[in-house]
Amino acid sequence: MATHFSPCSSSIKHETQQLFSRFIFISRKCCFSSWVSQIQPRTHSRKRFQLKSSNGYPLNAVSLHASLDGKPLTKEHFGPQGKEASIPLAEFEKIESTLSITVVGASGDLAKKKIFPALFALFYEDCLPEDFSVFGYARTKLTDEELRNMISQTLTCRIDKKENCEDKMDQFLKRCFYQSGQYNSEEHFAELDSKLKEKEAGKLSNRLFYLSIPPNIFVDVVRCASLRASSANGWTRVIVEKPFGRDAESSGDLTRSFKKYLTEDQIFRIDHYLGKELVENLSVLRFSNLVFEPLWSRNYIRNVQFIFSEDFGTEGRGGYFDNYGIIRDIMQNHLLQILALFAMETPVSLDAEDIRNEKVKVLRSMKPLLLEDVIVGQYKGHSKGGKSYPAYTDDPTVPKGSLTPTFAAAALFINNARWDGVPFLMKAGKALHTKRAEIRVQFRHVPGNLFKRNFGTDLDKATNELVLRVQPDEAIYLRINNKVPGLGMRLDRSDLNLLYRARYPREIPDAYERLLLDAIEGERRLFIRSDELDAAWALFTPLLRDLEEKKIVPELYPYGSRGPVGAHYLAAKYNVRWGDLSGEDS
Ligand SMILES: NC(=O)C1=CN([C@@H]2O[C@H](COP(=O)(O)OP(=O)(O)OC[C@H]3O[C@@H](n4cnc5c(N)ncnc54)[C@H](OP(=O)(O)O)[C@@H]3O)[C@@H](O)[C@H]2O)C=CC1
Ligand SMILES: O=C1O[C@H](COP(=O)(O)O)[C@@H](O)[C@H](O)[C@H]1O
Repeated sequence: MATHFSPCSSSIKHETQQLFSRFIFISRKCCFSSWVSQIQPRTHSRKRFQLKSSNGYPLNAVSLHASLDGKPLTKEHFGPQGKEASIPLAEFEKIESTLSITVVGASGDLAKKKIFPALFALFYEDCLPEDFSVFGYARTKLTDEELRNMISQTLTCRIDKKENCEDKMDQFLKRCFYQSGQYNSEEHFAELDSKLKEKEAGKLSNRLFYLSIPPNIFVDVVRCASLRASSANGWTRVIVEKPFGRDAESSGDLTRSFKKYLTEDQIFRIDHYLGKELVENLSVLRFSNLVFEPLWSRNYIRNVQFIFSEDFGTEGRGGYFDNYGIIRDIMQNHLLQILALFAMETPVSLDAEDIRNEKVKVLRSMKPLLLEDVIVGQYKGHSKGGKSYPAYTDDPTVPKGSLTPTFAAAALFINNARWDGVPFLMKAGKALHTKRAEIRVQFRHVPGNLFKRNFGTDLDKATNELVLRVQPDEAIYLRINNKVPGLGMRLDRSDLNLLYRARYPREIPDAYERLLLDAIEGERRLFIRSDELDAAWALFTPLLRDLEEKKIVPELYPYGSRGPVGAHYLAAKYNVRWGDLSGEDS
């Protein structure tokens, strides 16, 4: 059967046709199974392909049966390093397959805000297999039509600018179905199963379940849905939302319960910050630029800051939030994951296991987190410009007198040769003056700086800073010192600025798009492995226990402010100033 490539994006067509006109590469994880669930033209490339037979019939990557002479692929088919195989395209035979994606908790906030729009975006970009269906599952009683209306409302506000959108949306909605049911009812999940089977019509069927529900019902769902057995021939994978547990013990319990019903390779623990464009770029920036990698250590870096702030409170999510607080909501997962990526040693390769091995090493090298290196805060009501903003405890779902922190700052240290003594500061807060997430790297002073006197008494003003602005308005900029043009010798601080909207004036995919696609393709690099999770909880659990047992009272800060002043004292203890050292945008 003659075959040719048709990449998802036409802009890469020529390049890819040249590169891959004869072979496709298959990642190692596929080689011991007869079903190839993932075909990557190049490891970790964002380029995706559809294969077409000579009569133009599309073969989706997820629907190919790889065999040589009818036998499954084995180690021998893989290259000298056992990592990649080059298989002549002619060896692939087409089989028909389906993909179903079930969003459990389909009536919820995350499903509406992120998951359905991300699925639509993938469909719009032709990144989903030819034959797919989307199922919503929740207790709320809805018809298929009502689910479609709900989804279309969330989509219309995002897609006005796209071509053929209405058309694509109609096509997408026709593939969306709903099943209502309890989360602990085997019978209701059996009804869902029958609907899935009806759509699968006996083809090779791959199933993805997204648990977009509160964590206390995760186990019920994996038990009742019999996920291990739910797809006879294809794969079944489960994306699990955070928080995965409340502490080391509950997370361990959850992991053990999951293992009764799922194998580790079925579980995709999501941390959507790992799917953000700038976070993906962190490793590229560091490992593919000679100007950065040599500087990436205690020798040149004074401190690193991971900052998350939101300009809205927990309104509407108080019930969930009060049980978790900002440390479990943001620090233990999003910020810690970024820190691990930032600080890890060079991985052996870009394979998921190699990267995650290095991240775990960082997490396990961290100094225990002490109460004295943490400050917590909670927002209080505030009036500004005739408008009044509520206190955290004004939310009727939050118990009066709650001590749950809505803000926290912490100083962390990594006990290894590269980072010994370097403060890694984290700051996360709700109801602050701005919405922003960024990584800031402050470098050491230039020894014997010839221009010292031009900076006055404050040498910090001469510090180079590298900033990765994760959101909003993605950017990477390096603050340098330069001479102001003219006859005198006046110095200035300027930014070498890679502003994404200027350099890449196209839409940046949402993190959930990237992660959903990765889960469909079986790419695990951006998902959390169970030992990573254990190490993250081991770091934060003693601190969380201390805060709760000692009933530490959070410092109050006004809604819309810059947060508690205690955060500045904490930073000052390690000779650090938050944010921009010139004070322009801290
Ligand atoms: N919302 C967000 O921005 C983010 C959420 N997450 C995580 O994603 C998951 C889903 O979040 P979100 O959509 O906000 O959650 P919701 O509170 O909106 O819950 C999702 C659905 O679960 C069902 N549900 C809610 N509470 C219960 C309960 N106590 N018992 C049984 N069913 C319940 C409801 O559906 P029904 O009543 O119809 O059954 C609800 O529509 C959570 O684990 C959350 O931590 C992670 C990152 C961001
Ligand atoms: O996981 C969470 O993240 C959101 C912030 O996500 P973002 O992509 O909008 O930055 C946060 O609001 C929520 O509390 C938390 O659970």
